[in-house]
Amino acid sequence: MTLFVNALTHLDASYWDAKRGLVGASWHVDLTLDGELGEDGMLFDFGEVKPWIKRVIDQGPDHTLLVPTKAPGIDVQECAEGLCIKASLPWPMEVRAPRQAFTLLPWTEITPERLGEYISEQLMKRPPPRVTRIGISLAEERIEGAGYTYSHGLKQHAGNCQRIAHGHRSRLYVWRDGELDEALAAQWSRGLADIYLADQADVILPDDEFCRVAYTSAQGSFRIKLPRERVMIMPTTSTVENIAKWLAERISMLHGGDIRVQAFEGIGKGAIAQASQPRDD
Ligand SMILES: Nc1nc2c(c(=O)[nH]1)N=C([C@H](O)[C@H](O)COP(=O)(O)OP(=O)(O)OP(=O)(O)O)CN2
Repeated sequence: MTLFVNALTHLDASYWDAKRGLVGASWHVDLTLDGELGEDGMLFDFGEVKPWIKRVIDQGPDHTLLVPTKAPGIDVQECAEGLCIKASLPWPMEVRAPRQAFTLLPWTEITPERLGEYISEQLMKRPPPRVTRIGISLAEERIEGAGYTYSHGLKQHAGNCQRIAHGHRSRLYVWRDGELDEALAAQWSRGLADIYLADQADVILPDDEFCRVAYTSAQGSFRIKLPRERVMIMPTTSTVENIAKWLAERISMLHGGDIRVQAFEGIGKGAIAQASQPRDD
């Protein structure tokens, strides 16, 4: 017998990719369980499946930086903060953070297929009674229009969003003077592709070459160093409310008009903000 639960939860993380660099990701999590029915006619109570899987994912790869330790140019060392991850391809990055902020995977690249298998293996270490196989499948949300893939950390968040290099893959909608403007949304989401969003309050010594971000929060000390052009420095912390507001203000400033931005943070949630400037045309 096979039991399935589609869209059981979401996994939000960042991963290092030898071609794209630091990539923000969000995946739907689908589950299948194989095994024998019990006397109650059930393989495993749906009411218990969801919290169990969500707990394992939330305490595991969710909101971490997924590091393919066998990728070219990756170096992993212990350091005062916990772990220091250095990457060199396609561009240099250094992240120092408590161990729990990373998921180290002995692979040359991170793919949703392998990550799904990895989560299945973790779950099979303690399978529920009568369950003989656990299948986890990760899939990106289908985004027909514009989408952006950023990484960030929220210093003031009480939970795992405080980790300095986790990210999201998110929809972006822009309206100008009441009309959905897909070209404007596509233009701005291209600028936010595989970008790091930093709060200017956490940026230390910005120079032409590198941007360094550092803060201490409840889980420990966090630092990240990336090439300046891979970072957008925001005037505030990068909550999705502030991202929507910042985008609306910048878009109206540069293009004019009544701008409404709907920015998602991962799958299915986000914020809406508006800003207005006179049009030139
Ligand atoms: N109002 C806001 N709340 C939160 C924000 C935000 O920008 N505005 N951001 C975060 C974190 O950045 C975090 O990455 C979001 O985490 P997520 O796991 O998606 O949120 P949940 O834990 O609520 O969702 P589940 O997928 O159900 O675990 C947090 N809050």
